[in-house]
Amino acid sequence: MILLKNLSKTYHSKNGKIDALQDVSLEVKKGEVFGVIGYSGAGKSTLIRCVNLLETPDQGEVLINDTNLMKLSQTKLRQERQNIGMIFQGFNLLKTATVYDNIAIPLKLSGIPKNEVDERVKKYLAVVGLEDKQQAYPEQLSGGQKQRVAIARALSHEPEILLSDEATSALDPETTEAILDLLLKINQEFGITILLITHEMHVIQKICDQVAVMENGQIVEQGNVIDLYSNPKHPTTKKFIDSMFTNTIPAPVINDLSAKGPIVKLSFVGHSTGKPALANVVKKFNVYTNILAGNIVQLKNEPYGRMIVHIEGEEEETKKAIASLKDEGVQVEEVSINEL
Ligand SMILES: Nc1ncnc2c1ncn2[C@@H]1O[C@H](COP(=O)(O)OP(=O)(O)OP(=O)(O)O)[C@@H](O)[C@H]1O
Repeated sequence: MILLKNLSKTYHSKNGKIDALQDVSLEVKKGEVFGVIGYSGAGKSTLIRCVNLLETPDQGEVLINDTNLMKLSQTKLRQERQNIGMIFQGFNLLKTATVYDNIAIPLKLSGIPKNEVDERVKKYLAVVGLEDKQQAYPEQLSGGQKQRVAIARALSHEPEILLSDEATSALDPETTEAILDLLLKINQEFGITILLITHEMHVIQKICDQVAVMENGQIVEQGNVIDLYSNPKHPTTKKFIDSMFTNTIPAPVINDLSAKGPIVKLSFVGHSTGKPALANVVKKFNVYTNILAGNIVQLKNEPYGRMIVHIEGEEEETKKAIASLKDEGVQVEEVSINEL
């Protein structure tokens, strides 16, 4: 439904040229939550702004439901944009208008009859839980409430697609959770496809089905979130995922243990895989296992866990234990002191 084909964009400034997008392609299917993650300057904003042509790519194609937006007249493009809502880090509310008018004015401007405007404002303020704030002004609202108004405004045009440009970056952790829950609810209840950009792995982890990792204007890796967690290939992807798992094992402990058997990193998807598999190898082989660090994070659909484990025993036995763990679907990687 969103298909970006070979997009390139170069900015020219006094200091030279910047290739903000270099041959970027991605596909977001109907009903998905797709996240694009990258560090500052990676090209995320440029990319998301190309989807509704707030930014015009130098090369490539932007297709929404098979319509090539770059071939449309201004009038047709304006109509197509009604189908693409957008929310921003800075909320972009009209300061001098009430919450009600912030939603009603754009609806009136797009030609919707007055009684339907009223219905939609009330309906979508209820969806975001702000029925009682109709007459408030933005400055009387918290950051989270402002973002809820912006979300209600985007939804009031009843779009198929919602673009989220770092929508939670200015919010505290608790409010971030609440807004992410709201985005998930919108995706599930209204079937709205969401494309978001973020620099926080937590956002990807919590609500996304698919993820693309951007660096220097390029997508360096993309895929299903669970697959990327289980088997990240690019160093930047690894860095983002590692940031969710802190391993602070003192070096002397590692040195001491390494002499008595391998230290391994176990990764597993699902609730039950990790600990039972470990218990089994202790039963089956002549080894002891010692969990040095462990963490399970909740991805959108499934938990994903990582443990750092010392396997103590004779070489033959520890090898068999590792093979058995692999047989049970646990990913096993031997780690050295430098990698912890
Ligand atoms: N209008 C512009 N003129 C010149 N350079 C620009 C312009 N917009 C973006 N850039 C440059 O293009 C590159 C990509 O910027 P972009 O904002 O897309 O990245 P980003 O990943 O969204 O980063 P951030 O999270 O910091 O916004 C950066 O080097 C940025 O400085």
